[in-house]
Amino acid sequence: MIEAVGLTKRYGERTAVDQLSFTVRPGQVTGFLGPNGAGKSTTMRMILGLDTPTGGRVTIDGKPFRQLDNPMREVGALLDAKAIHGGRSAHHHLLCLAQTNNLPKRRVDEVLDLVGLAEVARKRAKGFSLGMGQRLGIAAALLGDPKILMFDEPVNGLDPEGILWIRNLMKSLAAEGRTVFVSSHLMSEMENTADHLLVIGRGRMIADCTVQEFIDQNSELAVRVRTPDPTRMAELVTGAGGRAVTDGEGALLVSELTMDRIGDLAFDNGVRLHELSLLQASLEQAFMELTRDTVEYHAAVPGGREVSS
Ligand SMILES: Nc1ncnc2c1ncn2[C@@H]1O[C@H](COP(=O)(O)OP(=O)(O)OP(=O)(O)O)[C@@H](O)[C@H]1O
Repeated sequence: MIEAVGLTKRYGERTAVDQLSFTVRPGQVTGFLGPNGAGKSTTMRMILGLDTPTGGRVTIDGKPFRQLDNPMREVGALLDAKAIHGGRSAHHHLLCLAQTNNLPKRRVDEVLDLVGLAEVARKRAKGFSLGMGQRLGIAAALLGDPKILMFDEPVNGLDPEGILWIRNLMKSLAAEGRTVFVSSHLMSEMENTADHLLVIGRGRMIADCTVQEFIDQNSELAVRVRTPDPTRMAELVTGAGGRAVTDGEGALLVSELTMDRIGDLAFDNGVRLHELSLLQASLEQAFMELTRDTVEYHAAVPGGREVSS
């Protein structure tokens, strides 16, 4: 179990992590979500004792990381998959780690098998693809057979097969009763993997809930309306207290009014309708909406334009 209380990190004027309090529990995958620069890596580095908090504390099974007797047997982490000596083979790299951490040599072959690198184990890591490097980083995290595993953006740059493999691995590690904490800036990656979500923005906690609760609370329903007179329809919607945006294909997406109310408005005002259908916003949209005000760098997006009436 990982527990943070009032965890804070400031770099000069900048507060990277702001009073975070949370618990990461065993037996489930906890997704740590936030836009770029939200403070995920900084939080993970503090959990692992690589950065010192400015305020608050974080413990692993009740102890700060630096006080753990056998860190690699208790916590395994993948922070930066490229942090490997390129001249070494995968086998040699893991063997060095095992020897310096007092772990049995047989674990090296076990984890190489587990991550599917047994056949290339004697080749230099320098020639490894991104996916192979990622697998080697995961092998290192698993070497001490730890109860707690942390992965920082583990699927970045991986192909669909690699992504599926990591997803299934995380789920099976959690099913064995381990604590699995994984960061991502994409909701779509967490949607099918995580049981619990911690969502942060600008270093602050925005949501701490199950995936189902997140869906129930944030996936707003919208109604798609196609009409030959979208400007008039948008005026009627706005006048009735609703919100209308165009979807880039000429249709209106209306929120905050029921489908029945929109149909009645059109009928009462003689606006011809070609489509009236209910849409469920995706979880990715809900996440973007929730963190919108905390994103550091915005890019202009075509479409999704607000209709002024
Ligand atoms: N060593 C540092 N010195 C100064 N500022 C830092 C340092 N490390 C991180 N920051 C700042 O702290 C904030 C949080 O960064 P962090 O890397 O933890 O975010 P993140 O959520 O992991 O983002 P990403 O998804 O882009 O990796 C950012 O604004 C970043 O610029």
